[in-house]
Amino acid sequence: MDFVSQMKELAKSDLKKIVLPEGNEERNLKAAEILHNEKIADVILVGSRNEIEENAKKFGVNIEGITIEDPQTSERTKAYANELYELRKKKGVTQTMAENIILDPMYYATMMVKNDDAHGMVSGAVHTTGDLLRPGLQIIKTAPGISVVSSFFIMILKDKTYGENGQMLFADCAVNPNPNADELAAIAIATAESAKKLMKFEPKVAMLSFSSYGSAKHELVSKVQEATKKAQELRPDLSIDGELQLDAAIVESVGKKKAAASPVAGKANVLVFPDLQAGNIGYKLVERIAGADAIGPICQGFAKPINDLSRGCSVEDIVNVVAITAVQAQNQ
Ligand SMILES: CC(C)(COP(=O)(O)OP(=O)(O)OC[C@H]1O[C@@H](n2cnc3c(N)ncnc32)[C@H](O)[C@@H]1OP(=O)(O)O)[C@@H](O)C(=O)NCCC(=O)NCCS
Ligand SMILES: CC(=O)OP(=O)(O)O
Repeated sequence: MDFVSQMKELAKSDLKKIVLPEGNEERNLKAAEILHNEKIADVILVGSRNEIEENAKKFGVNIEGITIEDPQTSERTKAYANELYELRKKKGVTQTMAENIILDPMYYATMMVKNDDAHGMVSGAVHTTGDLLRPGLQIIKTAPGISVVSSFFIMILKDKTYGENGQMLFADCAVNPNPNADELAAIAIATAESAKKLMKFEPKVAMLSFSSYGSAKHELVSKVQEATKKAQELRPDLSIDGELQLDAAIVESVGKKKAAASPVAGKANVLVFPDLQAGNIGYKLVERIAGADAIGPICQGFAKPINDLSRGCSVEDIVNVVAITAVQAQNQ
């Protein structure tokens, strides 16, 4: 069974409530119908009830049996606003501001997850990644012991000789614009853990650069070398190595030439990019030109599962990310 089918089957085995704050949008409505019919998740659509019902009709979607939460009329809105005010008053948010902010479906849905009124949230077909991350960082916050929230894409490649039978994790492609060495080390460790927990494979993590084992000298290379050293010191039990160029990381013959002593070179199944420019461009290149499926961005480091999508996503992408979010909620 392929990875996505496994996630769907797992999700079905213990149904979780997943909230979609872009509930009035066509792809979200179509995904909600599939998720409900196939019993992958107990979906909650957040938004104006009128708009959701009108759009469901317009797009020929049957939303019978699917819960709608309208922040304008919900009984929970007042309590959520009070809670938001308490959480953010130190940052200058007033009671009146909190009462307005909570009407935004992104904030309302995040508050549902915070209060266990939903087990997880997925958005990003309409909103930018920053629009998801800000309420997440402000309300859900990081899991105990975690300082950096980051993300990874599950890349399902056409060529099964790469990575773990064609599966790879790419990080961070969505959250941290310019991580320092400590943050990059944290991203590498978090992604290795995600590979074990979600993907069930033993991670071989390549810290990517334009240099392999000191072949180039530049401050950008030094950052990756420092991050590699820190990650190795913090987690000697994990297979993390660098700095490596992409070809040295994933092509065995090139890895042998450029970094013969590396336990990861030529065999990497987790790629850690040096910054967000490289990571975001990198995953879209592999998705669009190499025809890989790119599932995510899946967030890691939040106290509860909230995940993103690309605005270019399909209905199927939403279904897949909801299934993964439900599985993350089961593992909480
Ligand atoms: C993630 C992002 C939204 C955070 O922006 P920001 O301006 O720091 O946001 P805020 O100031 O509201 O941060 C909220 C809180 O989270 C903290 N925070 C920010 N980034 C964090 C991270 N990666 N991990 C943990 N905490 C973080 C902030 O320190 C702040 O804490 P505080 O409220 O206790 O002071 C920003 O880094 C961003 O836009 N990233 C790029 C997203 C993107 O465009 N991706 C490309 C397309 S996928
Ligand atoms: C992950 C990502 O790049 O999202 P978007 O395409 O919406 O900017």
